[in-house]
Amino acid sequence: MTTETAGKYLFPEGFLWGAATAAYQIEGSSMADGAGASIWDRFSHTPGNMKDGDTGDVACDHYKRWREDIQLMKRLNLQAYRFSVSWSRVMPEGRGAINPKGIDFYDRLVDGLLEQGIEPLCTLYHWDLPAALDDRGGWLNPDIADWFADYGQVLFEKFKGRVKTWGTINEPWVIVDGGYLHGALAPGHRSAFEAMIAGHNVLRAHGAAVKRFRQVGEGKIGIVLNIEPKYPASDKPEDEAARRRAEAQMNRWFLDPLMGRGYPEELKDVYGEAYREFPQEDFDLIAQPTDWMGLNWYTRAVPENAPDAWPTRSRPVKQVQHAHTETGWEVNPPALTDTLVWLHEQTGGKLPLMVTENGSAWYDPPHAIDGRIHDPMRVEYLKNHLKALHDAIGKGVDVRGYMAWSLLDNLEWSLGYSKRFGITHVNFQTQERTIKDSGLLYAEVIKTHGGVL
Ligand SMILES: OC[C@H]1NNC[C@@H](O)[C@@H]1O
Repeated sequence: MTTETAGKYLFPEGFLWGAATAAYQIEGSSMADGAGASIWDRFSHTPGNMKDGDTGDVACDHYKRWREDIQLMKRLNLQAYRFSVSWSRVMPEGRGAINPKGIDFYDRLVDGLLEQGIEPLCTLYHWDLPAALDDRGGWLNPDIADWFADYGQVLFEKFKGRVKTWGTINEPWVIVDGGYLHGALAPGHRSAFEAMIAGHNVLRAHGAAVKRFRQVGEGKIGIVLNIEPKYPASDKPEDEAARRRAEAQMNRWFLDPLMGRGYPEELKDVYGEAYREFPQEDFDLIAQPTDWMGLNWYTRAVPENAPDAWPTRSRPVKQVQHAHTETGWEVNPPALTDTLVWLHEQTGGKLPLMVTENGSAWYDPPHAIDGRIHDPMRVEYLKNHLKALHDAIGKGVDVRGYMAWSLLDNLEWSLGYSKRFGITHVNFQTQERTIKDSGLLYAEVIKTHGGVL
């Protein structure tokens, strides 16, 4: 904070401050106590898929250290904690039998959070599909909508009155683009034909879970989308056309059907013969009204026309004038403001939003030095993106909260443990946690409602 900005970035009363994680990225013990395998157990144990051969077998050992991690959340002044449930820990086959020790883990976690005055925000699905369901076609099998709603019902009933804010699915685009189009993520398929089908079933499953929640649940339910705003590389018509294709394939593929608009026109151009039409009843199910929408936001892209680039025929142009994180993402806080204003407009200005993930990967040492982890780049990223978020609120966007990605350094999927997003450092040799300077700042931001910015 500088004197001229003192108090300029105060956030609205009731704004919810938290941090986010996901089951497979932090829990470890993924097959313990009767849990079933997920597609990430299979994918991470398949040679060649994971950087350095890393797996989620241990991760941050959160399955055993969850009490210690709740104490960590208290030290960070967190008001909320966004976590995901491992479907196959709760239902080893994905359908039918419930694993009592699996659901007990989440029961204890939720009660532990509530005892500490930390609000649990629960994501039903953050990419770790039960392997047994993948054997039945997984997201390619239309039956998955009912399997997912049945799974959701188990949790809605178990945590009724304790979990009040639910997310159905984390980042449909990454599930499909990574898992079915490019094959970089589990289950590692590469087919535009499959991508269209899987994407549609992910949306149908979301709708089925919302419908089931209205029957048996209590609280608020929504979906979590990753949106990466696209800015044309030039004012040439072919670059604007490329921008529109990239925006349709990433940002509108799932948003438009959720808003009752069906798939964006450009998707036919992007997927060609792989594009599919689907019955109206599916779109009615998908566009079930929800109570809130999560935005996961990291960066923007500046696409140019690229006829050889599959499938959008667009390629991002590196913006060398700006800093880039360890994942190669441009740092551009004003683009977060733009995205929130855009999303507010795209959702008709009636749907409360929450930034459910925002953060940055930078090099951190493998262990603390003098008990500290100095991470000035992450401190700057956090400060400037919270200011950008505040600017969006000032423009009338209804944003109810911010969940820092991530509470802990964790398994960054096929990049393994090489990319550290945590506001808390994890020494993966000893499992020692050390709050980084960015975490210390965040604790102050929460304590002062942004006044320290
Ligand atoms: O890449 C950083 C994060 N992005 N959203 C989904 C999370 O699981 C990732 O770790």
